[in-house]
Amino acid sequence: MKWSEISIHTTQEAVEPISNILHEAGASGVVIEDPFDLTKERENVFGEIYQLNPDDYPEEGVIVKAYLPVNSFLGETVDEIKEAINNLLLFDIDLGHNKITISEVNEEEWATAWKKYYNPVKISEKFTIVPTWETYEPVSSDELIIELDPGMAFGTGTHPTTVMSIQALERTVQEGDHIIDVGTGSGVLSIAAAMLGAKSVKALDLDIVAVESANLNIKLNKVHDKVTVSQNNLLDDIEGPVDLIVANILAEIIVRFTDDAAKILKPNGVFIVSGIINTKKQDVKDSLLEAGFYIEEVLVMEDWVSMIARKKND
Ligand SMILES: C[S@@+](CC[C@H](N)C(=O)[O-])C[C@H]1O[C@@H](n2cnc3c(N)ncnc32)[C@H](O)[C@@H]1O
Repeated sequence: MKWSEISIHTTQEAVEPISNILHEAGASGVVIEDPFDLTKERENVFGEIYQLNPDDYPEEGVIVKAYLPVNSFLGETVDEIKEAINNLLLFDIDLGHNKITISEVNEEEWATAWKKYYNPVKISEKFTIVPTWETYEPVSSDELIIELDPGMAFGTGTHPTTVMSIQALERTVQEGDHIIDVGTGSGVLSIAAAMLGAKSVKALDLDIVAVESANLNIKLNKVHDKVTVSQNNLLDDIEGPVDLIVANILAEIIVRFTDDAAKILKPNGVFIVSGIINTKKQDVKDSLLEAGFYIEEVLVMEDWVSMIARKKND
């Protein structure tokens, strides 16, 4: 099958919403070429080995690439993608160059194009993410390994918003907790929560592709006795009480369900929110405070912010 590569030169702020748009348009395997990856501090901290070629990276901004099958709908799909990206301006998202180019690649190139960027990565004190096609020998006996095949769902587990969510889970999950993961994507946060000792995890996503991908990864990591996946819009019709909710979704979406989260959390329950671009931090904070939470900790990585909020004990 012939594949078309769509390449978008944009900003770091726009990477996540553009990746979502590409996934929704049916793209397989989004590749992110961010020059920041070449000098990332955590390379030294965790000592993992990257094989990145500086020639693949732009001097400034970020390039997001995705692969679409060449069929009779390709023209319309590309137009829809362009329109959806331009609409991000309405949410004050800086698109930078916003230069979009299309080129054709064959299946063989496509298969390796995105996988070559995806190596085992130690993302926190306890967790290492390992793509399913890689063999990996644990460095220490207490290392927790998540095997992941992101397929068409977000994400590879290494995006700053995911990394901070996992770090926050590491600090807050208690043995026996009941947990909800809103916007589970590849299921990575639910898997991490189960491995950290949760008794039950409800993984929710609006996108059926994500539900399928999460189901696969949850079985791969043998946590299917604890994690159930359902297609659901945010927390609609979900009943509590639960000990912890984690949501790695854009700020604009988080503020829509802070009240629902407060309703189904136990007193002192934890709400981990991620996916917040720095400029939207205050909006999310205000919404959390208004819903009856206090902010216990703020995590920052690149332009992204995550918060650990706790429900007040009335
Ligand atoms: C940024 S991804 C996070 C994926 C994963 N949890 C992670 O941390 O890597 C956000 C996910 O939220 C899902 N999502 C977006 N809007 C949603 C909604 N209204 N209800 C449920 N899920 C939603 C998307 O389909 C996507 O899988």
